[in-house]
Amino acid sequence: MTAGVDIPTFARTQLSLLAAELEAEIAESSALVSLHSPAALQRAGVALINLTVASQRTGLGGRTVLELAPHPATASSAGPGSSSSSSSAADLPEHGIRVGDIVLVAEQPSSGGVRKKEAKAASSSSSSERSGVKGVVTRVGKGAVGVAVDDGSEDGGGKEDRVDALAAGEKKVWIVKVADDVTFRRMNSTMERLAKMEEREYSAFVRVLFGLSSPSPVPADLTKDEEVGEIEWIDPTLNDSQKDAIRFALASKEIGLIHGPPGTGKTHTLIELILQLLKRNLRILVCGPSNISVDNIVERLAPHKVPMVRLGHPARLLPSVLDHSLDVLTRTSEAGAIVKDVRAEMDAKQASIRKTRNGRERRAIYADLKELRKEYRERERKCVTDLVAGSKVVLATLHGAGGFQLRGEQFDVVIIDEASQALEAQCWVPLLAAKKAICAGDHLQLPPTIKSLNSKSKAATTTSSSSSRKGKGDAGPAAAAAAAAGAEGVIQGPTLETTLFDRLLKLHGPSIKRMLTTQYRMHEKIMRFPSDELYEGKLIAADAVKARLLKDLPYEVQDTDDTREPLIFIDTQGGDFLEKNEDEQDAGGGKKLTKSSLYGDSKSNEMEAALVRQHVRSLVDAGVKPEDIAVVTPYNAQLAILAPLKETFPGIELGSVDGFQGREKEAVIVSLVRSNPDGEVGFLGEKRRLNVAMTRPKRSLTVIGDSETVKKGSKFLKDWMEFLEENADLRYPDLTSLTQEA
Ligand SMILES: Nc1ncnc2c1ncn2[C@@H]1O[C@H](COP(=O)(O)OP(=O)(O)OP(=O)(O)O)[C@@H](O)[C@H]1O
Repeated sequence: MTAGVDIPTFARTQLSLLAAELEAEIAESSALVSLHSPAALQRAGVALINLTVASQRTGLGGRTVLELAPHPATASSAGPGSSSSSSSAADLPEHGIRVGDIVLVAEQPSSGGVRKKEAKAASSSSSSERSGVKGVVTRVGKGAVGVAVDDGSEDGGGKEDRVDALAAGEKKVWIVKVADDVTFRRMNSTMERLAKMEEREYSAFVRVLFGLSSPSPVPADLTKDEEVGEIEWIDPTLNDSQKDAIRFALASKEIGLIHGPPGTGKTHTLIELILQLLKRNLRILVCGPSNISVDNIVERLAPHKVPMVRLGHPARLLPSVLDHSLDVLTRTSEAGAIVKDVRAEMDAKQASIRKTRNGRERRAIYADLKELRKEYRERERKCVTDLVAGSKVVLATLHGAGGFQLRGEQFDVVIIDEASQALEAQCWVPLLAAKKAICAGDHLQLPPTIKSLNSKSKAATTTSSSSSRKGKGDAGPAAAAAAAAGAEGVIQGPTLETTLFDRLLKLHGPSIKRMLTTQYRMHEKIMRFPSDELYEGKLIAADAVKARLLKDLPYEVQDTDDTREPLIFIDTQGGDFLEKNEDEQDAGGGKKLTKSSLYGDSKSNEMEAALVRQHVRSLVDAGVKPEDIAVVTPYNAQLAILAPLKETFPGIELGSVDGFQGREKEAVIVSLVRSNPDGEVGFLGEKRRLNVAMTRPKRSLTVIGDSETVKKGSKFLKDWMEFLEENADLRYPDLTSLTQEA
């Protein structure tokens, strides 16, 4: 098909795009930190202030864990009752720090605000710019948080001195969330390796992935193929498209894509594929872009008693998969016992530091500790290498595959789940260890978040530098540019938004993919439009789901106009429900710290919000449980207006479209927000975003929007509006009842 790609050029382009991306990320978080006082940052949920290092110990993986508790000087002024009632340590204030967050622990800046330099340091990667230490939050208690300090192997070292400096003399410290730059470092070193590779080093696999050779042909009818034809299925209930995809994945020699539209059982298929590969005695590395995507697979493999190891920081794994984590296996294995002895000795030494005030003695203890840490690391490394070398299935996040644990390891097959949501450079971290790859994903749903833009797409858009997509944020100019760029919303030319999945499809054409076609989520009527418009009309609703309605839920739900209809369109056309531009300035002229202030301007629509409330109430009155209802909208400002719904109906979920990717609910209400005389639709124009929005529900989809405005946005939007007018239960809002609701 398309001509091959020059690998060094590709890698160098990626390196410059990644550098711009990291810069954008750092600029965003340092702007946040420098604009606001530590107290404001705490209120915004990104920092925790007035702490002190209460103790330190050796945690999982030999990492130093700092226990941070309220600083005594501030704890006593927490208010009446809190200090006098008990002699135990004070409670932490309300805060937004969670287990798994990556944070900087540093001396707290003076109250006036964070100086530029400190802001940069807080958000920067390089150790030379930082005074504190970076780590992962391992525990969040009422009166203390635990932070496991990075082992220092990835930054310049000197970490122990910095920890000791923080712990000395009851300093006032704070923790603040920072950008995860490990991912960038791993992507960079991977791209540097690719750039330096000489042509004779290219494996057949690498050649195919860059189009320097064609993929080995796969026989058309694999059911008759000698090698893969006769498969003993471990799960006999797999549907034909799933079986076909697995046969294809087994038969392909270099690369196979499994295209899984919403609800088609992509993970279900990957589990069977992994089991089949194991039967063939192959060694497999399984990766995904997020910890949760990987844990999901570990959880579903576990009942099959698969011998596997999951790499990754234990604080960031689901508790249910910890037994398979490398850290826990290291402790429980035989070799782990010796490691444990050293650890006990380290803890004893650490405790003794606090008891002595004599400088010389303390220095001697530090020296001993240093030696012990070294020994610990050496022993642990050996233990880890043995464990990994002995594992047939290794699982890690994409960037986790770049850790020391996998250095020099080779795998017969690398499987990447959610490949269409990962940056290509990220995929190459595990791919350099592969002979063959199977990637699963759906390039017709949203690609990964990009904060930077290349110059080409910048020209096509506005000046704001908000992120293109971030679960919690609005989609910004990158997505708008992508939408403007046409064909499936992918920007032409080199951009981080072009995923490996997209690029391979374009390079080798549809013969390298198999699509799963039976979906197990949506009512047939909800599925129709996305299937016809995006999936070549090939989706089939499984019998079990195709006619399910809210009134048939397994608990008592009344049969009403709202519960017997799978598809409802509340059309607000007529110009009475105009959108509002969110103004972030507060009365005093200062900048209000709201989430959306981080992500550029946003839109809201009061009257649409009132319609949402009315519809939710009607569903709940009919008996639908709030936890079975979700409201999704592309705009943060709209989410903010809707937030009180959570108090009225605890359990209901409100989310951005982007943040809801991968999720499903019995009933979903989509508020489109845009209503203006000019037909401006912003990033509603991105059909992958609309696809995500309309494919979340199982039994009921209610769309609320102004068809007149929305129709002008794109052909896809026009087709959708017309489809809804013809096929949905079409309603026009009753203004009188609505004004009461509002
Ligand atoms: N062959 C099958 N027979 C019956 N149910 C199935 C089959 N395959 C998948 N499912 C069901 O479909 C649902 C979605 O499957 P799964 O969780 O594997 O998909 P996913 O990869 O997480 O999501 P998606 O398909 O949306 O990407 C699950 O409830 C699963 O049990």
